[in-house]
Amino acid sequence: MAFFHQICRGFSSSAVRAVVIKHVTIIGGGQMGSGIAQVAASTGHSVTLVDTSEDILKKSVKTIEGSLRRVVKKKFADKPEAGEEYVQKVLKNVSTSSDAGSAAQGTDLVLEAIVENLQVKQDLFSHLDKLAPAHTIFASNTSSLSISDIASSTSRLDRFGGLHFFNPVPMMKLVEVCGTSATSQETFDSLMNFSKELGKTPVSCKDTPGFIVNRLLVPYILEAYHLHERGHGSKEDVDIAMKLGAGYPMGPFELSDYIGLDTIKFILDGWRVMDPNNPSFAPSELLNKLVAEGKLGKKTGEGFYKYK
Ligand SMILES: CCCCCCCCCCCCC[C@H](O)CC(=O)SCCNC(=O)CCNC(=O)[C@H](O)C(C)(C)COP(=O)(O)OP(=O)(O)OC[C@H]1O[C@@H](n2cnc3c(N)ncnc32)[C@H](O)[C@@H]1OP(=O)(O)O
Ligand SMILES: NC(=O)c1ccc[n+]([C@@H]2O[C@H](COP(=O)([O-])OP(=O)(O)OC[C@H]3O[C@@H](n4cnc5c(N)ncnc54)[C@H](O)[C@@H]3O)[C@@H](O)[C@H]2O)c1
Repeated sequence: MAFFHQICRGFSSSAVRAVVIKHVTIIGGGQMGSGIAQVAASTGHSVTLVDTSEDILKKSVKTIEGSLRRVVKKKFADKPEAGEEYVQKVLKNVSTSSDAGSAAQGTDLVLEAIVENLQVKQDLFSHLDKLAPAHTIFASNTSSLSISDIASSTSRLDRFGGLHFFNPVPMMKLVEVCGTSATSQETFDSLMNFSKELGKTPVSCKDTPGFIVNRLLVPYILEAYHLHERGHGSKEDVDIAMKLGAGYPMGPFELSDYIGLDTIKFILDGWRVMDPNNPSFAPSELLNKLVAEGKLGKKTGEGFYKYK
């Protein structure tokens, strides 16, 4: 069922009207999609989570359940029954589908969190643009691609923006909200309000490579790879140094495994196409080797480190 509500802010005829997002369709049930689904469902939104197969979706729901149990362990430490009730209540807000087209038909927001590949994202949005209601806002959780480039595959440029969450979504408080030159004020406000409803702190950013966080984080991670490849520090020592010397919760290699090495490779390869002469974006043999071997980080049990 579609929930299309509008709120008026201010009293003049030019008052900004934002869509109140009640139902969200999240495409991609991987690390990010399942985390966003969990947080949206926990804050009272109806969620449809979409992926390519029922098997993947079963795993996504299991991940959500596991993460919710970590949350209730703290939140309901003295009341395990109330905790269990909470888990079941939140899970009831999540339905799943392997048919993105039908899941887009009755929703206020389509939020995409699939593979970091421009063509694949454009194909998805172009398809959904023909099926979703007119009021539905589209947003991408891309880490590195241009929101305008993704939006160009649709006819709803005014109702398209970036909503960049951070991993692990249940723990990380930030959302980068990105409007393009074509994004309407109403859409931007809706995305800001939605982020706040999820209990996050939104920051506004421009449609520039890496937005704010990754524009700073990518050179840092790149430099760590190059330093290690030059033989100037072991992975372990680099990670310890950045944790104990700079106060980061994870070192760059641990963080890379946590993010996913395939995602990192997609980002690096894409940035190299944009800026081929930048030595920072030179390929990393080590990264390419690990990805070719299917060692994608924590999610596959091995990346720079082993997790089994
Ligand atoms: C040459 C080639 C170069 C190419 C370079 C390209 C680089 C590209 C890089 C960018 C990639 C894109 C990135 C993306 O767009 C943006 C990001 O998301 S960046 C990642 C941001 N995230 C971080 O930086 C995470 C840092 N880590 C932490 O904050 C913490 O380590 C942690 C993950 C919160 C875990 O905390 P720890 O203390 O380490 O471990 P615990 O397991 O004890 O957890 C603490 C606490 O948190 C609870 N918790 C953890 N995870 C979850 C969860 N998923 N769900 C629910 N709860 C969770 C846990 O229960 C603990 O609670 P407590 O018991 O303490 O009450
Ligand atoms: N991993 C991170 O730390 C992180 C942080 C912020 C943003 N992002 C971005 O979020 C997006 C997803 O990243 P992730 O780490 O969750 O990836 P992931 O590999 O964990 O999950 C991606 C999911 O999308 C599914 N998928 C792929 N194509 C699909 C399609 N056409 N339709 C439906 N489902 C499809 C896959 O089956 C998979 O389950 C990427 O754009 C990434 O850049 C990642």
